[in-house]
Amino acid sequence: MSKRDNLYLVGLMGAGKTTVGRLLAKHYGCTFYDSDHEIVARTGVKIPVIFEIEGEAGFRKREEAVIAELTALSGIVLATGGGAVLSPTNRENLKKNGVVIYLRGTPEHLYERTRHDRNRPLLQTDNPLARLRELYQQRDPLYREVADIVVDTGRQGVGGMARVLCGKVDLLRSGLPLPDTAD
Ligand SMILES: Nc1ncnc2c1ncn2[C@@H]1O[C@H](COP(=O)(O)OP(=O)(O)OP(=O)(O)O)[C@@H](O)[C@H]1O
Ligand SMILES: O=C(O)C1=C[C@@H](O)[C@@H](O)[C@H](O)C1
Ligand SMILES: [Mg+2]
Repeated sequence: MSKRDNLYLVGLMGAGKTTVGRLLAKHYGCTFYDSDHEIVARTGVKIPVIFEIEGEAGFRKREEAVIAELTALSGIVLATGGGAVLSPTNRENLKKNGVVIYLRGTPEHLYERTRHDRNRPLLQTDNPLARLRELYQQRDPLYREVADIVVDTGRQGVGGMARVLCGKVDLLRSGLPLPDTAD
């Protein structure tokens, strides 16, 4: 299996990994996977319930197992959970087995996209924007560490984002250097 056969999306909550990932999979005729959805399908409960019963540590163990399995597949687009890069094992699996795309968003943009959703336990605090700023500080270096492509998601909607990414992926797959990794 070549790294170029798979596309993996990383980034904070609300960056668009799931939404844009589906569009990329459709465009390339690949199977789409989402590590969060896979965990929910296997446990039969929503993510906040897993956090409640097993804590974040329990969720991370499940996430690591699922990502190990999914990164062994070929010809897929994988949207990862926002915290997947916290695990060195996940970072290794992602870097080794696919083209990794970091969808970067500012905490302010991400806050706007996630504020009405109750399905992200880490944002159920009095000040979700402050939490997103903290997570951004911690994780931005980790997303960059694994990424082959970095794009800013603020300027365009999901369709435009997918089109920009297809252009970059095609260049990378053709062996040409990317003119600019932070769009
Ligand atoms: N580039 C974008 N422009 C405008 N809205 C966007 C963009 N990307 C995503 N959104 C919207 O933001 C919301 C969150 O997107 P999505 O669920 O795809 O994020 P995610 O990265 O998968 O988050 P999580 O890590 O929590 O799974 C959705 O309503 C989606 O339509
Ligand atoms: O950023 C995170 O740590 C998370 C993001 C979501 O995708 C889920 O994986 C879960 O809510 C944790
Ligand atoms: Mg998602």
